[in-house]
Amino acid sequence: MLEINHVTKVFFPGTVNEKVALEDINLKVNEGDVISVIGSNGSGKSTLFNMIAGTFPVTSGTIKLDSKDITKEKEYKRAFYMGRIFQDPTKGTSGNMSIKDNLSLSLTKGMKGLKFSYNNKKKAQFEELLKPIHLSDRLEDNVGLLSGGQRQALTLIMACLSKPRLLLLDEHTAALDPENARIVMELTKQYITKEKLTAMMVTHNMQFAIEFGNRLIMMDEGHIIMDVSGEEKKNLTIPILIERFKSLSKKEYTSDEGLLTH
Ligand SMILES: Nc1ncnc2c1ncn2[C@@H]1O[C@H](COP(=O)(O)OP(=O)(O)OP(=O)(O)O)[C@@H](O)[C@H]1O
Repeated sequence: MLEINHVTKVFFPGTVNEKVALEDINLKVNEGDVISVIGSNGSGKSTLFNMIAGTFPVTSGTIKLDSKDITKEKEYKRAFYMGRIFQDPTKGTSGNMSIKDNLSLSLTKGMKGLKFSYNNKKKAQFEELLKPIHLSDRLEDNVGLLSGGQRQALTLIMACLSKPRLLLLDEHTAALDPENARIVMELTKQYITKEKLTAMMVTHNMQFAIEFGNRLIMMDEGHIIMDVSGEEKKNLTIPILIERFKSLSKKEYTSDEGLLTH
């Protein structure tokens, strides 16, 4: 469904600050793929997401979604059919609006002018959605009152509610304490399965990367150096990942921390 062909991204080309963040990336994401994206700091993970989401233009190469060339399509247009959740829990929701209004907004995403009416049926639907995160009785509360974990869980529900063609999770549990990170991670897996979404998740948490999805890609210095799925993915362990990283990484000296740290 997503095809990335020969994508290169160079920041500040032709200057002393020139930085090749992605070099000739080729990646085919299949319908229903759920992919962990790992790699050391500065390896290009966020830049890859920024290219897919249209945050920055590619330097060269093409990106197609469902066979349509979206390489030059603006970010706000891609946002109608792509969901993205960031590390910062305040980014995906409006803090000065109620939980109810935030949820209503995500339901109308992509409806283009169609009127949304909030009624008892919608209220019951929202309460049901909020049950797993224990917020059913707080529909009228402002989102700004929620904790980081609650807010990120709400962002996740909202992103899944709009049924994106592709969901991009950009270290979405990194700012949470371990317990909330685990809760949000479990919800993420549940919603992706329930809504049959195609998703990619950047993480520095190797355990989450191993447990998440059917496929894992590893990046290093702007390249995809490993792409595993199926049985090979199922059999991954943290020591195997670190060993593969050490043998595949271009860096002369590569420590475990290179892959694991934030
Ligand atoms: N807007 C930008 N302007 C200039 N250079 C950038 C920009 N964004 C990223 N880079 C550079 O591109 C390279 C890749 O960065 P990127 O943020 O994609 O890495 P990452 O794998 O997401 O790292 P991290 O795990 O630390 O978040 C880095 O050298 C970074 O400094």
